Amino acid sequence: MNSKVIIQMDSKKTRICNPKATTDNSPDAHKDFTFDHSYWSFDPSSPQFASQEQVFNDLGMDVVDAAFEGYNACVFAYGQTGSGKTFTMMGSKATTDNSPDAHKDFTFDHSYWSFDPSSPQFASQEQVFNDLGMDVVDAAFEGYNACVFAYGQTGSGKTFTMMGSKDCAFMYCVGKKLWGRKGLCMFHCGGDRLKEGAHINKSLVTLGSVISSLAELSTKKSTFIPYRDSVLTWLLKDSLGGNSKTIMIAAISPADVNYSETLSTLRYANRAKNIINKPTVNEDPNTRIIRELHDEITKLKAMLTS
Ligand SMILES: Nc1ncnc2c1ncn2[C@@H]1O[C@H](COP(=O)(O)OP(=O)(O)OP(=O)(O)O)[C@@H](O)[C@H]1O
Repeated sequence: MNSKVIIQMDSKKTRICNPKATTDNSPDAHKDFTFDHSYWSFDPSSPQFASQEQVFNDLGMDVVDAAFEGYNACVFAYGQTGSGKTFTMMGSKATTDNSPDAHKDFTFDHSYWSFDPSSPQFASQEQVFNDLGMDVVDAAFEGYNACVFAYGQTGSGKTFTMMGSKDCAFMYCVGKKLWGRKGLCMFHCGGDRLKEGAHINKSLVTLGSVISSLAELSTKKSTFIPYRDSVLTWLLKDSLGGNSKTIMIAAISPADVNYSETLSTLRYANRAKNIINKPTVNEDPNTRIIRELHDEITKLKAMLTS
């Protein structure tokens, strides 16, 4: 579209230049916004270039840790269609074999190759059992708790599934932490696909109003937050303005043709900085009772000694 780049980033600062400004020095020539992070991903050869890995390390890791600690955690991406919300959340197919995201290496105790039985690398069931199962069986005979579990995607590719021995505390614990909570919630909104339903558009308008009203709370004592005006905001009530560690990613286009949408996204993100959430660890009710009884016993023992 022969468009020009109108976004500049410097450390945490994002600058948007007005393509219609008469001169570079006119008062409306540019606007600056400061965020926790400003990620430049326009040109991979630029020294400022932020990779998917950097974004994940800066933002994603904390969210996963928080979910493990028992907090509600949420990452949401906001921005006009095509601005990179899906790319930021999910990555994309590698463009070349040499691109930075073309492959990832992982090292495990064993890596078993089993699609092709004619390959010299082929691992039989017997080999897998000898490598892994024997130790587990021996350990069980020696009186240890022992467990084998498998974790992966179902055939449909939509959900994750696990198989394992019963009495497997570890599997239960990992499963419960990751999937037993509504805690870790990732979604993205916006775009043509979402425009298919009028009610979804309404959700996006309401999301904007909710962000504005929540931001007003920093200056006003109380204000009405229209969570109930859409299903999206109702479901995300806790994540947006309550008990959740929430990260908002504002995805923007660097092109001059998108100036007004980009400016509006930056203004929303800037307003959202004023939203204060108060996340608390979600505690299992039984664990809480045990902790409270423990505290009481300690107090009573102290009273007895004194
Ligand atoms: N940081 C980036 N680096 C390289 N390519 C990107 C980047 N962000 C987005 N893209 C590319 O731009 C296109 C649009 O991005 P994406 O699909 O993520 O937008 P979106 O905001 O999710 O759009 P929609 O709201 O329509 O779903 C895709 O082809 C994507 O691969």
